Amino acid sequence: MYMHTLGTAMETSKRQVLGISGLMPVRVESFEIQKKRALKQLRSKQAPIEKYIFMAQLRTTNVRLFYKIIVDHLEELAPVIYTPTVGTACLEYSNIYPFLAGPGVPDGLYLTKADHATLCKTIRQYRPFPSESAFDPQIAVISDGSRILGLGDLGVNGMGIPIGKLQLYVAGAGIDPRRTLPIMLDLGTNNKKFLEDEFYLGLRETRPADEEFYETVDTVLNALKTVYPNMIIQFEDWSSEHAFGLLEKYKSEITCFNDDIEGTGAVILSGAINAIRKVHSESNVEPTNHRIVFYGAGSAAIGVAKQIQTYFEKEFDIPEEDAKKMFWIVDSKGLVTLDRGDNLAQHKIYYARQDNEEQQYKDLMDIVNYVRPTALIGLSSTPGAFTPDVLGRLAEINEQPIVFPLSNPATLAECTFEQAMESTDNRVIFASGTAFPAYTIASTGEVRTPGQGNNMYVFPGLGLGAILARSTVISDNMIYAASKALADSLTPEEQARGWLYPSLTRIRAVSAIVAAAVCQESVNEESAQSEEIKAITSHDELVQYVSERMWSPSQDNYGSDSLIALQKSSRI
Ligand SMILES: NC(=O)C1=CN([C@@H]2O[C@H](COP(=O)(O)OP(=O)(O)OC[C@H]3O[C@@H](n4cnc5c(N)ncnc54)[C@H](OP(=O)(O)O)[C@@H]3O)[C@@H](O)[C@H]2O)C=CC1
Ligand SMILES: CC(=O)C(=O)O
Ligand SMILES: [Mg+2]
Repeated sequence: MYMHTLGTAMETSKRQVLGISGLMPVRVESFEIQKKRALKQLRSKQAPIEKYIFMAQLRTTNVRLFYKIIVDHLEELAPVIYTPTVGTACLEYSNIYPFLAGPGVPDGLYLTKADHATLCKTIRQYRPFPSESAFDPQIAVISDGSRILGLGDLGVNGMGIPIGKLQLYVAGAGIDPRRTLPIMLDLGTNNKKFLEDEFYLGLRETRPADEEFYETVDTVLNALKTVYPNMIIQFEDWSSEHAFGLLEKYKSEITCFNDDIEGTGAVILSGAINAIRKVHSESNVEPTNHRIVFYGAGSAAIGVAKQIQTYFEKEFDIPEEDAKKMFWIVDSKGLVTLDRGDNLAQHKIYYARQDNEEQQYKDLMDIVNYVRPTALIGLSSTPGAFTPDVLGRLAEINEQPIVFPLSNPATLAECTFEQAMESTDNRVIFASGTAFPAYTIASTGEVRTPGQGNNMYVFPGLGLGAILARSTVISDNMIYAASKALADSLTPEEQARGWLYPSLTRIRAVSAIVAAAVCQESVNEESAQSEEIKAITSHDELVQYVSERMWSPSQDNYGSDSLIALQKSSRI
C-alpha cells in the first residue's frame, strides 16, 4: 500500500523495516531523477489524452512525484490535467476509468440517492489512499455532471472535473492532497449516447424531476455536513437551471460557493479591471462609458456580469439601475428582452432589456451594430460565434476592442486568439477560457501572449483563504476581494507587457495574495474564526502566514516515517 508514497526513492533501511526490500529494484533514487524520468516519459507521448492517462496513473503509483511535476511545471501540465485535455478525458471517462483508478486507489467519491445514514456510511468509508487511517478533508468539489465545461450533460464521466479542480487546489494553493475530496453525485444522465453505451459506468436512467433533485441534493449535503462539518464545498459544473437555486439555498447555510457563477465572476472581473484600465490609459475610454455584450446567458455569463456591475457601482459610484444598463445579454434566441414573448428563466430577468422593445435582435452582428459594444464576452459554448466580420466590426467601433471568448474547452471557444488578432488589426485586448498559443505579428515579429481568463486563478486562493480563516461563509465581499487582489497581483514586468493576468508560473504567490485578501475580508466581516488570522495586523504578514501553510511535495515524505514508526512499534 505505502509503496505509492515514495516509490524508488525510499531508502534501503526503510524498505527493510517495512519488509518490502525485494518488491522493487535495488537502486535508491533521488526525487529529481524520478522527476526527470517521468517528465521524459510524459513528453514522449504525443496525444494529450495519453499524457492525461499517464499522469492519472502516476498519481496512483507515486502521488508525491505526480504533484512535484505539476507544481514545478504548471504551465505545461495545466492543459493536461485541466482544460482542454480534461474535456477529452471526461468524454472518454468510462472507457479509461478502469486503467486510472479503482477501489485500491480511488479517483474520488461516487454518491447516489440514498438515505442520510447510508450516505454518511459511504462518505466515512472514503479515503484518498486506503492506507491512510484517518481522513479530514478541508475542501470538496462536487458536481452532478450535468454541464461539464461546454460539453453538456456527461453524467458520471464528469468526474474528471472535480478531480482536476482539486489537483489545481494542490498545485496552485498548496492544499494538502490528502485533505481534498472530489465528489460525483450520480443522478443519472439525459445524454442519450451514454445511456446506450455499453461501457458507460453511471446509473442508466434519466435525471429526476426538480422536486426529487432538490430533495436528493439536500440529503447529500446534510450527510456531508454531518460527517465533515468544517469542510468547504465548491459546486462545479451543475446545469444553470439548478446552479443558481442551489447557491441561493446553501450560501448562508454551509461554507460553500459556486465556481462557475462566483469563481468565474471574480476571475473575469480581474481581467476586465485590467482591460478597462488599459483602454482608459491607452485609448481614453472612460470606465463609465463601457457597453458590454455577453454572448451566452447561463450561470457563467450572469455571474460575470454581476461581478463587473459591482465593480462599476463600488469604484465609480454608478447607481445600480444605471450600472445594470451597461450590459446586454444574448442567449440562443437573441438579445434578452422583457417583451420577447418567451418565458425567461429566472436568472435572465435581471438583465433583460426594456429599452428596445420594437426590435427583436437575433443576429450577433445586428446586436453589435445596435449596441456598439466596447467589450464582447463569450460564455455560450458556440465555437466560431465571433466571426471575422463581427470581430472586424468591433475593431471599427473601438481602437482597442475587448474580446473574451471564454467557453471551454478550446474547441468550443467563440474565436481563437489568432482569429481575433487577424480580424482586429492586432488591436484586440484578449482573454480566453482555455489557453491559446502566442501569436507572432508577421510584419514586426512581435510575439503577443493571450490572457487566460479561467477561474483557476481564483478558486484555489479563495478556498485556501476561507480554510485558513476558518470562515463560516464565503460572502460576496470575500469573492470581490479575491478578484481585486488578483487584478492587482501583476508584477511591473507583467503590466509592462500588457497582460491581463499574472503568469501561471507564479500561481502560488498569486494564490497567497488572493487568499490573504479573502482572509482579511472575512476578518472585516467577522466571519473568520481563526484567532491566529485575526491577530495578524499587516498585509505582508498575512501573505507570509498563508504562504508558509502551503503544502509542498518536496517537503513531504508522504507519511513514510510515521509508517515506519508504526511498523516498529507493532513489532516491539
Ligand atoms: N473561462 C472560465 O473560467 C469559465 C468558462 N465557462 C464556460 O462557459 C460556458 C457556459 O457555461 P454556463 O453558463 O454554465 O452554461 P449554460 O449552458 O448554462 O449557458 C450557455 C448559454 O449560452 C447560450 N447559447 C447557446 N447557444 C447560443 C447561441 N447560438 N447564441 C447565443 N447564445 C447561445 C445559452 O442560451 P439559452 O439560455 O437560450 O439556452 C445559454 O444561455 C461553458 O462553455 C463553460 O465551459 C464556465 C465557467 C468558467
Ligand atoms: C472553467 C470552468 O469552470 C468551466 O468551464 O466550467
Ligand atoms: Mg466549471
